[in-house]
Amino acid sequence: MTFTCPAPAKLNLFLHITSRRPDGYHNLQTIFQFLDYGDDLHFNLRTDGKINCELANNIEIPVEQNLIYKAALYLQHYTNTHYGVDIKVDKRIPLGGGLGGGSSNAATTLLVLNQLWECHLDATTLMQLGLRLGADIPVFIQGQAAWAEGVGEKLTPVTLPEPWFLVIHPNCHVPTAEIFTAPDLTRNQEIVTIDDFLAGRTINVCESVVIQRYPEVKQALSWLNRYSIARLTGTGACLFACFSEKDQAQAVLNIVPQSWQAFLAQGKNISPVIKKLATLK
Ligand SMILES: C[C@@](CO)(OP(=O)(O)O)[C@H](O)COP(=O)(O)OP(=O)(O)OC[C@H]1O[C@@H](n2ccc(N)nc2=O)[C@H](O)[C@@H]1O
Ligand SMILES: Nc1ncnc2c1ncn2[C@@H]1O[C@H](COP(=O)(O)OP(=O)(O)O)[C@@H](O)[C@H]1O
Repeated sequence: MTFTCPAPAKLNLFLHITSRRPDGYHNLQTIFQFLDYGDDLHFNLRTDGKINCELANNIEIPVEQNLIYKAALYLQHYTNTHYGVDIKVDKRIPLGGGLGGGSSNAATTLLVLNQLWECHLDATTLMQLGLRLGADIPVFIQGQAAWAEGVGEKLTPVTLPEPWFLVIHPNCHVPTAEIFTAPDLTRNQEIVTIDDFLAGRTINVCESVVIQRYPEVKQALSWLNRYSIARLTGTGACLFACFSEKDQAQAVLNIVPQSWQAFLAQGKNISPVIKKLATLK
């Protein structure tokens, strides 16, 4: 029997960097909110221990680099299970877009296999395992919009408005590591509070570095800024603008230049994975 589970995209509603750690990683402050837009993962249990992962839509990621495969293998070794799995993925989230697609895929894989393989690991343990594979994975496992600190693993759930977002993907790929190692990146921002966010005193600190290096992002940002305040998510390349009414967002979507991909999605405080997992119990 096939079990299908979503893997939603996320936005970083702001992103500040407060320091650099000795291991090269950066301490951040950010807010994660999910989108009702994402990938679908189809799971079929195997009893012979094999793990297979197939990405649809002509997307090629070498299997040993695929975060879905890495997450499944990691859980298999951690729990010593004899089970295996076939996973097929309908990919919609653009790769390297700052929408956390790879991290979300890994989180969904850990959550679903924890149940399918009867591992009985609690959420905290899954979040710790996930963090070893990527800084963005814990929030997708927790499944609640969150104020995040540390490298993104110190999470405080928040309840936010759930507006409509127009997301634009300028046709370029921004590697996260490139931006975090950029000499011109500001790494010593003051610590802020949620009041600063609510008062509009927060930014995405990576934005200036990304637009200097990627003219396509700069062009899309200035285009989108004509209609609403536009911002980069994560280290890009995707940009988003917020609208309280779906119709307003749709009107702007209708005129997005054809050279860019774009979609409309609603912000969500609870990941759709939580609801779906409850049906597996
Ligand atoms: C910047 C953020 C914001 O949500 O999102 P994306 O733009 O990737 O979506 C994340 O912190 C990214 O998380 P994730 O994509 O899981 O990062 P990882 O795979 O752990 O790390 C990729 C690379 O980014 C750098 N890195 C990442 C996170 C962090 N707090 N400090 C860093 O310096 C490291 O150089 C690392 O080699
Ligand atoms: N299942 C996966 N889905 C997407 N990207 C993946 C996956 N597994 C590994 N990756 C790698 O992770 C990188 C970052 O992808 P993604 O998480 O979608 O973007 P971002 O970190 O910018 O939000 C991709 O460029 C890709 O090489």
